[in-house]
Amino acid sequence: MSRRPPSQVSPSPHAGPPEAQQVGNMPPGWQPGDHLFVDDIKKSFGATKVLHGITMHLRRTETAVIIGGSGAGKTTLLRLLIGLERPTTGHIWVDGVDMGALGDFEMNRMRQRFGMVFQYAALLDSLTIFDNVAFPLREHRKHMSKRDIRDKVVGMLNSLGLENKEDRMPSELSGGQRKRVGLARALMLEPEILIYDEPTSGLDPLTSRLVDDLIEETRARFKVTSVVISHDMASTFRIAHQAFLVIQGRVVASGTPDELAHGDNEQARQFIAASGVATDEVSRVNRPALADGTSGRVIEFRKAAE
Ligand SMILES: Nc1ncnc2c1ncn2[C@@H]1O[C@H](COP(=O)(O)OP(=O)(O)OP(=O)(O)O)[C@@H](O)[C@H]1O
Repeated sequence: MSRRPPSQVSPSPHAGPPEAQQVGNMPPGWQPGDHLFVDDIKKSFGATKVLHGITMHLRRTETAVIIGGSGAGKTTLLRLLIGLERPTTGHIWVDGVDMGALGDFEMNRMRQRFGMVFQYAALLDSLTIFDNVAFPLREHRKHMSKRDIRDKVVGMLNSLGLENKEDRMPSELSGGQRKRVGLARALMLEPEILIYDEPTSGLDPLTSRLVDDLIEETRARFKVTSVVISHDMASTFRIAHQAFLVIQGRVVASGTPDELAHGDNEQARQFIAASGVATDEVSRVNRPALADGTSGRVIEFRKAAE
């Protein structure tokens, strides 16, 4: 089995420009370390008020997990973050740039700074794995040669433990493998912010843990800022630097998962207790990032997911 060196997958050139951390030209309320600043967002659909003033500081190269019950407004928030919807009032600042002030052209460019990993991977069933992953490059990097596209796609698939899968169809892969294909596709345009929509939903506990590892490894290796929408409390404890509990369109608690579980916010303690997860026994993912494509972890993942 051939394995390509990981150097074929370059970390995002956008990740963490030091000048972006200056507070000088930043909006009021901006905090040093912020990558995204969600600034008092309200969202209504007609007469239905869904978000009632959400403020969040999403820090560069950290993982923020947004938790909350059904109908709390998480998906609406996600759609605002990636620019699919505009807030009714409030702002979303990316490196101090107000997304709401962008015209169509700039918004299109802004969207390329975001990668989206969809629930259930959302692969195109009629395309091979290669064509699924190459899709964003063919759409947005028209100058790239076929050979460069092939190298980049195959390099990424290999580095995620998907060697020799490029000619398969999505239906021929396991759920865990499809997740990794979805991640490979999201990483193609070298985003600086990765958004995951319920990444462990529908997976068994072992595969969920491996997806958590993958999220952490991806964060550390590509220096991305990660935002995860989740119902999975064990996963939240494993991957989150900070968690935001959203109830009925409001952030009612935020902090590290431990702070939420053991702090003085009653709603947070109850929400976590109701999940049934023994939080004291869930340890944070704390492994070094993949240093190279030969790490045993990829093999471990593949074995478990096949
Ligand atoms: N386009 C829309 N028009 C009207 N109401 C909407 C629209 N989109 C969402 N809503 C309403 O906003 C509320 C929040 O929905 P949302 O999908 O954001 O919640 P959620 O937290 O993602 O829920 P779940 O975890 O069940 O997916 C719901 O009451 C929903 O009916």
